[in-house]
Amino acid sequence: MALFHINRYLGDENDADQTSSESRSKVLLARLQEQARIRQQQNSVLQEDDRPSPHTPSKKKISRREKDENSDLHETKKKKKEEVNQEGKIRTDSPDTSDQGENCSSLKKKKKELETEQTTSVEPNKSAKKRKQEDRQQDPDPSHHLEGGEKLDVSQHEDEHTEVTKEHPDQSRQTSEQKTDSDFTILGGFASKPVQKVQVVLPQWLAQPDVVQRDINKNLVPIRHVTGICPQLLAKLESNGIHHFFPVQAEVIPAILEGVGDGLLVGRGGYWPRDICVSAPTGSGKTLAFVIPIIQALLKRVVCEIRVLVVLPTKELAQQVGKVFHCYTEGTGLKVGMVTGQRSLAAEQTSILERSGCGWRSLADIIVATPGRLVDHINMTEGFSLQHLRFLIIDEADRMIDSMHHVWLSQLTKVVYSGSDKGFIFRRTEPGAITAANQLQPQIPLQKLLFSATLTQNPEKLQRLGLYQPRLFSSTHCFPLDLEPGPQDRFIFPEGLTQYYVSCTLRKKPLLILHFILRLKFSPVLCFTNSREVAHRLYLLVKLFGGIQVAEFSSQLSPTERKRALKDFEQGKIQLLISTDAAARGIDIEGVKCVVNYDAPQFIRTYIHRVGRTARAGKAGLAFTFLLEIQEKLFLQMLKDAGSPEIHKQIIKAENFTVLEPHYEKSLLELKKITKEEKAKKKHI
Ligand SMILES: Nc1ncnc2c1ncn2[C@@H]1O[C@H](COP(=O)(O)OP(=O)(O)OP(=O)(O)O)[C@@H](O)[C@H]1O
Repeated sequence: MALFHINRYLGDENDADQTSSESRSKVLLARLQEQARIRQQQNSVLQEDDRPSPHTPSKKKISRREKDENSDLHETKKKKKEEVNQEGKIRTDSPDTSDQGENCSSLKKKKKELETEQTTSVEPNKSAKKRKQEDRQQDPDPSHHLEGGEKLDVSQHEDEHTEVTKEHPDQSRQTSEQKTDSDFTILGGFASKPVQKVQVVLPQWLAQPDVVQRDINKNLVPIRHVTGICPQLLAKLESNGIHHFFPVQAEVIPAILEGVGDGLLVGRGGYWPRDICVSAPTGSGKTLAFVIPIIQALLKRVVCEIRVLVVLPTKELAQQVGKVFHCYTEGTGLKVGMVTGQRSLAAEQTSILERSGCGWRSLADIIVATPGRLVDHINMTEGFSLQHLRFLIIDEADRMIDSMHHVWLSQLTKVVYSGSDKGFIFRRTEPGAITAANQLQPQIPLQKLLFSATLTQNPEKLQRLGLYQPRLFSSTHCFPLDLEPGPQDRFIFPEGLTQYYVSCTLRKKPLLILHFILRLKFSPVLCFTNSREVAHRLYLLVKLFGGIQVAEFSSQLSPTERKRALKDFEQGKIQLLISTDAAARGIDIEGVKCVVNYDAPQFIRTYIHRVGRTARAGKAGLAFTFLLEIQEKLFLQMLKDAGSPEIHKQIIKAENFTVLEPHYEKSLLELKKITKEEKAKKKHI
């Protein structure tokens, strides 16, 4: 006996009787037709149930709309007929017979379309929606309905869109966005989106520096309030007329001294000392901010070795800093060596090294150098050892990073960290992660100190210097929050500086400078040009005009000539010093009341350093920039972007020059002669 009764599908009972496939398909068709009829009935019942509501249009309105639709249909039909006739004409006229077959088929197609449209227009009272539903019943593909809708009219098209949106809400949003007021559908969906602003994210040490107050006179600190400076140095400071430290000195001196609190061998707490970066305005006293703590740190040294290296971009700057070191090391037993190329290599070698019984002996504790000559000594001077180097000071650091000279740094680092194992008791390794192994052996750390009035805040650039846990002291961050430095660096200008610009023509520029000195009695004036040629021509012209003590300063002159020019200017023997940017950075000339930018500088950093030759050490100063009309807009924008205080427009009337002009014209003619002679001389050489 069977436990289960299994029902097997044996096919439709009726089908079994029907043997021919033709009769089966007839039955299927009948069923489908029946289903379609039922659906049609259901839809018509639904439509009848629709009551007019305040949101739906009234029957009157609908019928009017239907009328409109019908009239639209007639119009489109007419147009299509015309099109077909025209096309037929064109095609028959066309000489190209290859397309004839295609033409015929397309014509037939269009005629068919017209016929179908005629059948739909036979029932003018049928609503567009109904027709669409019928279409849909015939064709199950919704995309086909959309195409049919497009052929009917725009309102119908809209209905279809709303039906589609019911199924896909996201799609509906997109399509509604793409529609304009005139119901015109824009394909593509390229809606404009607000572009997100790129935020500059600085590392914490750059974003949150130790703030250095910019106003010198309001933030003076008595020198005895800064701890850690020995009485000998304090006495020296006072004898030089320094009773107060400037804000940058009051902040930076203790920070450097902190790193040598436990001697030269280790930093605070036995750790490698942090590197220090200082960004403070021109003339704010950055030189003493490193000279004093460095001398203080070296006072207890026993053996003379090169422990401090100061690198500066130009000879003149190196001489200037060397002078300050000489002044404060006097009577301390510490020795300062100059490696600047001012003298021959051999003369420099004998000044810094001496042969002793067991090799070479250093004659300098502090070396002040220019990068080029430093590399020469690293490569060519026997016994030039930097194994004891404790401080590397980079003044005008942004210039040193930007310039080609930064190859010197890699050479220097190589010398400092290589050769440590050649019988040297303190093995030196580059700073890195603190491990038990590298803490066991004592080693002299190399601490880097960077100084500039326009220190870059670009971490990528600073990274090239291989800084170890750097600490930043900056005046730039005194900006209010809404003026925080952005992608473009912002800088602090000296408090006592007043800036002007003068609109002029190229021809009037020399007359302006003459007017400044002869009529307005500005003296001494430091005047900057953008090239050696312009500096030289202007120098010759002023000299030919007469009545003004003038000198030039550029790389065209020999070092001794440049030195003499600076000395004469400092001593007041010269009223007007015409210079290239060779004197723009760092040069500290007392008593410069006025700086003139004869040529407008191209970069904001150049401008800051040029005008920074006046208004130094908390004093007042004037800066004038001669601008051609086309330069004005860009120049003023550059200053604004850098956070400069207001720059005033100085108007100088043309009648001021009338007295000067006749003599000026004569001088110009003479200048032509002289420059010709000079050119001929050069060719001869
Ligand atoms: N504490 C002080 N008291 C009085 N004068 C000072 C003091 N410190 C520095 N000075 C003087 O201020 C002037 C400017 O100093 P310094 O040359 O060091 O400026 P700086 O910040 O290096 O400028 P720059 O960025 O242009 O190189 C110098 O003449 C210096 O002698």
